[in-house]
Amino acid sequence: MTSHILGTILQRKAEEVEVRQRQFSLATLETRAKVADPVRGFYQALRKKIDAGDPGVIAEIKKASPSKGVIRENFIPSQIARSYERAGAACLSVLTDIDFFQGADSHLQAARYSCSLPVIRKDFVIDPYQIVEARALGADCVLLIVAALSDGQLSEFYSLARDYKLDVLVEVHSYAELERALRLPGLPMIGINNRNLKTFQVSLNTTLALMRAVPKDKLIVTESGILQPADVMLMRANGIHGFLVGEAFMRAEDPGEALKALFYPVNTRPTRAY
Ligand SMILES: O=C(O)c1ccccc1NCC(=O)[C@H](O)[C@H](O)COP(=O)(O)O
Repeated sequence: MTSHILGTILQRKAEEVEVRQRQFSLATLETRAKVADPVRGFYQALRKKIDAGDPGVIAEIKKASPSKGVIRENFIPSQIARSYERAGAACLSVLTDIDFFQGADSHLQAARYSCSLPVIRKDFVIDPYQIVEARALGADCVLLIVAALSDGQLSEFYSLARDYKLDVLVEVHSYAELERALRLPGLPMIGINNRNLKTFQVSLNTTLALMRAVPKDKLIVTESGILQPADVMLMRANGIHGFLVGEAFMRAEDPGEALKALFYPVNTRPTRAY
């Protein structure tokens, strides 16, 4: 399945989850999840923006990545979250993976509790434990990466997340993965990641190609490599209004201002179909 960076990440993740399970039992997390803050409605927040004619922006909080190394030195998740909220983001995405993204659970909590936006826990889910953990931490949504999971795991984790009232962003990179994702019952949204995990190359054509095989009732989120207003216009002209953006914001001094500059530049409108 995985002869590239994802394979390395998943191997390490299995070790990490094993250690966590020794520190806090599943029963402890289940108790915490039961008393966690009510979920904020991740999908609904995106839908609302898009139905109002605005882009549905999931603004990412990440310090580093395998492809880019350290992206942001001045990294204060609570400040970044507030800046995104002021700028009109629909939702937040917070990396919690430690070893490859320099993330932390505390980043998610600091971000979520300093604003009113719903938050996706951006991590590599390989065990049901992590879904209960996400809910216990206060996440509103989890990411399921199809390339990381068997069909059985995908279906089991999806329904467990729904049982915990979490929204799920199911992420695909190819037609084969999309086909598998679309077998999930009642799936409302699908993330198409433009980053090739073997080469790290990003191509927006991945979204433009795969979107044609996605039923019209699904909300598509294009992920990775959205860097300039022309990228946003290209997507919107092709009917894609959900965006997950990290690097373009994280490199800016004020991430919220960068969000406004990317999504609301002066005098720009979607112009042509691809
Ligand atoms: O970004 C990476 O290097 C990476 C490597 C392996 C697995 C996932 C990876 N990125 C996670 C993401 O999907 C991005 O953080 C997200 O889509 C935002 O992308 P960008 O706007 O290009 O920062």
